[in-house]
Amino acid sequence: MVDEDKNDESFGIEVILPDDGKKGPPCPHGPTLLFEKVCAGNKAGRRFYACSACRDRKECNFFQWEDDKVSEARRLAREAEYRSKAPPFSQQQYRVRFRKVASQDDKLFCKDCQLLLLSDEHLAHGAHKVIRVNVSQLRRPTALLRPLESKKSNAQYLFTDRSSHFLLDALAALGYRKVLCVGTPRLQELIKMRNLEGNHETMESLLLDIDFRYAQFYSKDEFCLYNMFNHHFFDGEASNQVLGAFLKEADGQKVVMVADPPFGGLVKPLASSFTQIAQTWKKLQSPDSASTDLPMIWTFPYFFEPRILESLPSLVMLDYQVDYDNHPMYKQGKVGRKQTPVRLFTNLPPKDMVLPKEEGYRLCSKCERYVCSQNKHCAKCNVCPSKDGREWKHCATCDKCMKPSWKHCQTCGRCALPDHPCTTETGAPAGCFNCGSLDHKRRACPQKDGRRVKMSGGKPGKNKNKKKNNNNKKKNLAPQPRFKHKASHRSGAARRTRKDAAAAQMK
Ligand SMILES: C[S@@+](CC[C@H](N)C(=O)[O-])C[C@H]1O[C@@H](n2cnc3c(N)ncnc32)[C@H](O)[C@@H]1O
Ligand SMILES: [Zn+2]
Ligand SMILES: [Zn+2]
Ligand SMILES: [Zn+2]
Ligand SMILES: [Zn+2]
Ligand SMILES: [Zn+2]
Ligand SMILES: [Zn+2]
Repeated sequence: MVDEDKNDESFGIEVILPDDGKKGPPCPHGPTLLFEKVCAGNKAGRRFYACSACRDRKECNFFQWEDDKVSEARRLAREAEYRSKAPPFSQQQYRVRFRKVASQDDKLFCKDCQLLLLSDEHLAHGAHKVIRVNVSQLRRPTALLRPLESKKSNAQYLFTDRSSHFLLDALAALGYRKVLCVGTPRLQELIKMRNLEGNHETMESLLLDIDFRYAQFYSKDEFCLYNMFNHHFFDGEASNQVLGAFLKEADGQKVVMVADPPFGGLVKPLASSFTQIAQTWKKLQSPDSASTDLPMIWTFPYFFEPRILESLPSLVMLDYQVDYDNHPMYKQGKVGRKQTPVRLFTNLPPKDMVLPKEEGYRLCSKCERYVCSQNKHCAKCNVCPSKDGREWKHCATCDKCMKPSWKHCQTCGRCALPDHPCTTETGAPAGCFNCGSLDHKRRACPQKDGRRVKMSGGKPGKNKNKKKNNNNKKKNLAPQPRFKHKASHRSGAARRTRKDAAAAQMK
């Protein structure tokens, strides 16, 4: 997969989802996606296929130009390679193993292999870290399994109790009794635990996730190995049937989907997969409910709002701040860059999603939705404008509410961060190309040695991505665009790293 946030107005890589639904050649993660390098002036570049799920070549290095002819021998060799990468056991085998382990006195789990062990397998894992587990640990696989934190594929960040209990309470209060958990293993786990406790209304759940380790803990009706970037079920038709049976609302049991994809993921393919799930749901409903859509909640960072709404316009972003146990930054209640940027996007009526009063959320009667404490209604814009949880200010010149850190710039004629590089109407740098000063042009720059100097965030003289790009060229791999933050590109200022750019979005 290719980074979406590397897209740039003048140079970037875009994913193409063919109207006819034509699938790309397979990699170990199912059909690959078609990408296109976009050049200045929207000139189409050469298209290529790459993995839908992994953005790190070390995890999946599939690459094929769209017009490449692949020989039969090469195709067969690829298939053999993929088979060797498949999970070590089938779902059925995992289930049999689980039952055996659960009935053993010594319930063992190999941390190195991330596998529950049968009693006669202990010796074979003698050199590994093997631990004893109890029945309640078997019910909490998200606590037992090591989270796969690779940012470039799994990004397995687990909900805090606060977030998972809030989600489940809110959905139960709205009458949902079946939760389709797409990439939300902790939610599935909580549903099962609550069912056992018996204090809550029983709920059903089905987990769709690419992490095959979960197959050890759940039956085939509770877990399907699934790739949410290409709507691919690794078990094919069998999983399709499981999904169909789950989505059918027998006895009036209402279904809701909750998805928490890896944050680096591409929005368009995700939206396409969720739409396909919604279409399957729709086909299974009675004709009188045919006008409604599958209720869904998609958790994702707030700065993806425009892209998500472009793909799924029926969704609305809620102010609720989703936080994670194992993410150092994404903690609720902090401010600025330390605050969690993850929000809920949903087609449920926002006024029905009651956000916790004790955390400061309140109902804005004008917007008819719950907002966070700092999100004050602006009479001029007639909305509660804040996206990031801070109090935004109305700019009379722009006639719009802006982030508190932004100031109106007379040169640019718009609001921006105070240390932004100014541009003219055409987007060209307004000041010095070298240091960004508005007092002189590059020719007269006092920085005589011609080296660019740091303007905001970027490290002068360093460009890690440029180096990476050269490497790619050398190996004739997929074109990787040099990452340029839009503002720094236009200004010609020192280029920023990806981390700087993400941080800038949150300023
Ligand atoms: C950000 S975590 C969400 C976990 C969730 N917050 C929870 O606590 O249950 C992303 C989840 O999506 C799964 N995942 C990552 N890539 C996936 C893919 N291509 N298809 C399906 N699931 C994927 C990961 O295994 C992980 O469970
Ligand atoms: Zn792949
Ligand atoms: Zn082992
Ligand atoms: Zn309001
Ligand atoms: Zn306003
Ligand atoms: Zn302004
Ligand atoms: Zn300016």
